[in-house]
Amino acid sequence: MIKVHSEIGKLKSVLLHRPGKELENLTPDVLEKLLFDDIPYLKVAQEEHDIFANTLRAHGVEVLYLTDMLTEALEAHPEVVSNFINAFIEESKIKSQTIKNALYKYLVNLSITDMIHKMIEGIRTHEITVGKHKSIMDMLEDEYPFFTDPIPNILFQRDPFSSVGHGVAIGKMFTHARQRETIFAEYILTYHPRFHKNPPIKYYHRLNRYPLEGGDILVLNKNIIAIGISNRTDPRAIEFFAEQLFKENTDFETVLAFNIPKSRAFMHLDTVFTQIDYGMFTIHPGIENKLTVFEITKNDTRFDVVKVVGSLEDVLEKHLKRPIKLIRCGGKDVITSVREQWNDGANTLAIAPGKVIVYDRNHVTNQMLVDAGIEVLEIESSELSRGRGGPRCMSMPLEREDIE
Ligand SMILES: NC(=O)NCCC[C@H](N)C(=O)O
Repeated sequence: MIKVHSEIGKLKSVLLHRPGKELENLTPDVLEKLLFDDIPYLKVAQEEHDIFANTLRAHGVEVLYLTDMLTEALEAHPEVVSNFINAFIEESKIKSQTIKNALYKYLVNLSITDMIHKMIEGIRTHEITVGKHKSIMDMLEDEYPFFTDPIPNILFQRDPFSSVGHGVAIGKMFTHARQRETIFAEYILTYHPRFHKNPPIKYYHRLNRYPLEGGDILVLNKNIIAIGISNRTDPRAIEFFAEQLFKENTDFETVLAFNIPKSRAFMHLDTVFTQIDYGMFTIHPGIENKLTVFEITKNDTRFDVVKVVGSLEDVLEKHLKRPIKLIRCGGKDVITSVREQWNDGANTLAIAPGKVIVYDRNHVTNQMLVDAGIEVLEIESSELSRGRGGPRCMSMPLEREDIE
């Protein structure tokens, strides 16, 4: 069951991916294409990730791993394995039929768990015997070191799909580098025993036309969703999502589309704006004033849209109907603010109202949170931060307790 009606209700169950050999398949040549800024040291990245998972467990959160969930889903439904492999191969954009056939044969002969890890790690050309080259395409594809690229961003489970109420929005990812992640999400949400009998409503689909990524979606309460019109999420996707959401019989009545700057530093709404307590948020000062917000409200037939230009505080106060406190990432100093936002200082993961997990490196913001009375759980972050995502980006809540 999916149950997420807020950003801050006590976290009961969360989906993570422990980083693996996909990080060791990164090279300087592919960093830009694969959306990483550096090559993390895997051993330390795993240690840091284990600290993250243990911090969650120590606070009563059930930690589920994507690779386990996917293995269990496919083992429960062997009849879909063939389609799953074909979808993966097709979306890895291999043009040569000879190579596609060889890849299929290779993957189908692995155990389900090994197959999933291989898909994530990337498949090098020397790992597979393709047989005699038959076409120019076969020979051309031979020049690149991978038949299928690694999927390092699967570390950021926030993005391929988003839990919204009792449903989900599966992402249409902005870049090809991340689109295969949503195949995994789709199969888990459809075939895992936890979901199969009563699958979550899908408010957005991975093959829809316009991009929408989970990091842009914040469930402010059981009636209101905030979504970033961002580098990664298109306003037409937001309208489609809102329409589907309002069609279902839920309490959601408002979608607030925040027009945020389109840059890598601000790639998703949750890189500049996360909730930490009732009426309390961390923000990057860049979105504080003169923010354009499109208020999308449910009506009898579809929805109305109103454009509002104002301060973030006013917009939130109006909709949440309570006093708002904004904590500015990095405080007043411009350099500190930009540096700590770059290292995900505004990307907090609330595990209960007023209790957040953050990266230890953002010490100025973290002290401000402590001063504001927030319980701050710091995790080590020297390697994890190299992929440009923080504790919220690395986690997808599946269940939270309801809040008043
Ligand atoms: N929600 C997030 O902001 N996720 C971080 C994603 C980082 C990843 N390297 C990306 O560029 O997609």
